Amino acid sequence: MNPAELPLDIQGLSVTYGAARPALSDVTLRVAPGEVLGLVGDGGSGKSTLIDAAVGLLPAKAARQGAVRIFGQELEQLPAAERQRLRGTSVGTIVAGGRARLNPMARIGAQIEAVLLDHGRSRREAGERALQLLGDVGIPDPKSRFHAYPHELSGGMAQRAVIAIALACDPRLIIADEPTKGLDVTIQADILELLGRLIADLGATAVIATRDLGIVAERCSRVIVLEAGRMVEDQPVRDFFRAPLSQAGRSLLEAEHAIAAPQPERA
Ligand SMILES: Nc1ncnc2c1ncn2[C@@H]1O[C@H](COP(=O)(O)OP(=O)(O)OP(=O)(O)O)[C@@H](O)[C@H]1O
Repeated sequence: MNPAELPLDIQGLSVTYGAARPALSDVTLRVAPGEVLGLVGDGGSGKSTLIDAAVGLLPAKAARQGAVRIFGQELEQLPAAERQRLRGTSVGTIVAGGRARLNPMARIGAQIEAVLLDHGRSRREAGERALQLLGDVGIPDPKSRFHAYPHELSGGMAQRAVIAIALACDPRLIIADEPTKGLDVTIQADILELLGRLIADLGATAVIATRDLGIVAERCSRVIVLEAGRMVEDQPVRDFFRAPLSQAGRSLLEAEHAIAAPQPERA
């Protein structure tokens, strides 16, 4: 495949933050167009490090080896302006945190407009598209919410606004790091439903890092398991749920079943 058509291509990626144990060790993985990849693993297994490396957002103290290309380009090696352009159009990143990720001093509509203006839309186009996006991500009464500040939105609504910002320029690759972490359980399901629908509508490729196997079962076509910075499993999602190949994969599934299983009644 032409490298420019490959959404994500990671070759021999290792990352250390200075500690003895690397946060990621020699990870190689390719994500093909249209795949929705679930990236799972315990806390500290390296999911966020892999995502930060993919989008060129590792902290300065991180030492990195290997290559990471998004549609054939290594974001870290690009001039800042070009990297910023690709971050909206080629790749959209959704992180946890809702309100904390928004600028508390700016109205929601203006924050979405700003991304669109940065990517060359006229003021009028940006305004119209921002309003449409608020509706697309399920924010009720978008015309009045356009003028709201983040503190005037609920946690779930703020996370919808974060998604609107990430998807404003129709990215071909969507990377989400724990997109529902910290939200109320009932709202989590709504946000996942929304994300799944938007990925399908855009026909985008996606990478979703999560500890929630429910997301993986419902939304992903392929799953990768990380354990202590190593990739220990790479399977189509159906095979993973039928027969995980790694001990880490089995433990994640067992933990999920333990939560889902009914508790025995006390005598
Ligand atoms: N900025 C940082 N500075 C130092 N060490 C870090 C930093 N970020 C992550 N690490 C370390 O790198 C390793 C991988 O962490 P990472 O956050 O990538 O895992 P994760 O799977 O995303 O975990 P979680 O599910 O808890 O977010 C861990 O040992 C972590 O302590």
